[in-house]
Formats: sequence, C-alpha cells, structure tokens
Amino acid sequence: MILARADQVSRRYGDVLALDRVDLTVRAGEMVGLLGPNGAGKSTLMNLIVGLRRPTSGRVELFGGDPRDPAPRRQLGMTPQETGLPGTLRVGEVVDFAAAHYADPVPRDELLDRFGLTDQVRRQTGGLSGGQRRRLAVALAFVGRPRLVLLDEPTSGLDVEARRTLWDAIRAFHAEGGTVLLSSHYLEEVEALASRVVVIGHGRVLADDSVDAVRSVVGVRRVSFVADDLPALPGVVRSELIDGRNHLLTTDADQLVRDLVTAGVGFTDLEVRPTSLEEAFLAITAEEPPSGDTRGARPGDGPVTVGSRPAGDDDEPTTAASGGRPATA
Ligand SMILES: Nc1ncnc2c1ncn2[C@@H]1O[C@H](COP(=O)(O)OP(=O)(O)OP(=O)(O)O)[C@@H](O)[C@H]1O
Repeated sequence: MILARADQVSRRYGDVLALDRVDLTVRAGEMVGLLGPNGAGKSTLMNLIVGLRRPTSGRVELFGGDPRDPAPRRQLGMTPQETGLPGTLRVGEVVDFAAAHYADPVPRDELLDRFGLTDQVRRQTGGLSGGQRRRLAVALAFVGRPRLVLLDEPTSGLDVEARRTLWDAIRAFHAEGGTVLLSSHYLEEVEALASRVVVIGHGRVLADDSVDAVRSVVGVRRVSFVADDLPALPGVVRSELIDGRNHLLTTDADQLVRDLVTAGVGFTDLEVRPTSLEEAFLAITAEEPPSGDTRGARPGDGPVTVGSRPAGDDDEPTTAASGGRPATA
C-alpha cells in the first residue's frame, strides 16, 4: 500500500531548480532515509509531500489523495527542519495543544516518556536546551498516532545521548507498524534507522536502494598522486588526470596503494581521502567529471540501482479519512 508518492515532480524557486523530475514512493511499514548534502532538495521534497508547497510540475499523492486536502493530513505527522515553539508555554501545555487536534492522541505522559522529556513537563519551552526543544518538536509529530511521519533532519544539533533517545522513539513507532520518511546529511543516521535509502543531489534522485547497496557505493575513496606512467590497475572505479595529478576512485584504497607499490609506480605526493556522497555518486553515474552545474549533463534520467531491492507489488492508493491537519511545531 502506497502512502506517499511523487511522480516526476519538479519544483522551481525562481532560477533555482530545487527538484528535477523526482520519483519517490513510500509504502506502508517502510522506514525510508532521504540522504543528501545541503541544498540537495530534501526539504523541498518533504514539503511537497505534506502539501506545504505545490510542485511546479508533476504530481504528489498523500494517502492516495491531494496532500493539500485536510482529510489525508489527519493521518500525517511532520517535524520540519526549523520549528518555533511558543516560549512562554510549558512543555505539557504544548503537547496538550497539539493533542487537542486529534480524536485519540497519545497520552501526554507516555509521549514525554518516549522522548525523554518527562522531567521537563512543567518547563516553559523558552527555557529548554536546544536538544530538548528539538526532541519536543519531533515528539509532536507523533502525538496524533499518525500512519506516516516525515522528519526533516530530526537529530540535527543533538548530542549523542539525545540522538539515541530520539532514534529509539522513532524505531519504536516503526516497530509498531508506523511508516517514516526522514532526511539526513549523514549516512550513519540513515544506517541506524532505515533499511532503504534514497540519495538525492542537485534536485535529482541519484539512487534508491538498500542501505547496504548504497553504503558500498559511498565507501569510495579518492587516491591522488603525481606519477608519470600509470599501468592498468584493478579495482579503479574511475580515473582522471587533473592539473598533472592522477585521481583514482576505488572502493579499496589500501589495496590500490599496495598495487601501485608492487607495480613500481614512482608516485609522489600521495593523498587518500573519502569522497563526498555526492562526489561518489556523480563519479559513478556521470560520464563527465562533476564540474559546475551537472544537471542535465548526466547520462540517463533515472536513479541508479546499485543493488537489488524487492519490488513492491501493491500500487493501490489508500482512501483518506476526513478532517484534520498534521502536527507541526
Ligand atoms: N523558499 C525558497 N526560495 C528560494 N530558493 C529556495 C527556497 N527553498 C529552497 N530553495 C533552494 O532550493 C534548493 C533545495 O533546497 P532544500 O532546502 O530543499 O535542500 P535540502 O536538501 O533540504 O538542504 P539542507 O540539507 O541544507 O536543508 C536550494 O538551492 C535552496 O537554496
């Protein structure tokens, strides 16, 4: 059962093409990570799915209907990237206010306990730490027992312990059958939570696959050095010569360096560094090296399948219930 779908969705802000013909499907029971660097288009995509913005072209469906209709939104919870909480209201009052929009909200104490905020129930939100405020904002997305939750960088700015508390709460929701779409800059976060990851860069879906498959691709390293003569080397995903330096992309940098030595290559100024997510994907998917605006320069229009994922078999949209709005803080 498909809960949210974007079909060839583009979104333009003036001259900026924030999303370029994006396809995305989120099925019931999935926990999907949306991974990408700053400005990739993650927030824009989430805002389109929840009906906060309209696509410039293409179609978005939420629970089989228009995301701007109130009906489907009752079953939705969202925490946007930036949230504002009324500073003079107490934590308990904010939860009660959000809960009042729903017929069967999660009891206040249970919600606060899940998100490690029990001790803060009487604190004014203006007096909370940044991490506590963020946890409260995320907790509010769950108060209405939604079927689908969208979390835009839920753990940004959190310390390790707060992040773990939040991950546990998200996992518990998912374990009970909830569906989650969350965005992150960090593969580590997506790995910790999701089994499927959609990598987005420059407004395009670069990959949509299992976390394992994507990890094997983003594990690419860049080995660069100066050398006159280079034999053919195994395990090199891509090679380029830029300003007299050889740049070799490989999934096993240690082995490549050993091979260089064994082959007697007289290299100097050796450097090994990780490639960024975006770099790794562009390197593997593009014929031309990434330079400037690569949109439209890449061959092929679809996302890369880097491994195998069981195909979904149910394309029937669900029927939305009536009334309501998402819990946004
Ligand atoms: N309201 C807006 N007006 C103009 N440009 C916008 C607007 N919102 C987003 N953009 C631009 O659209 C592109 C995608 O932005 P978006 O916020 O969706 O990316 P993101 O992947 O969520 O980034 P981040 O990880 O930094 O939050 C960026 O180039 C951004 O500057």
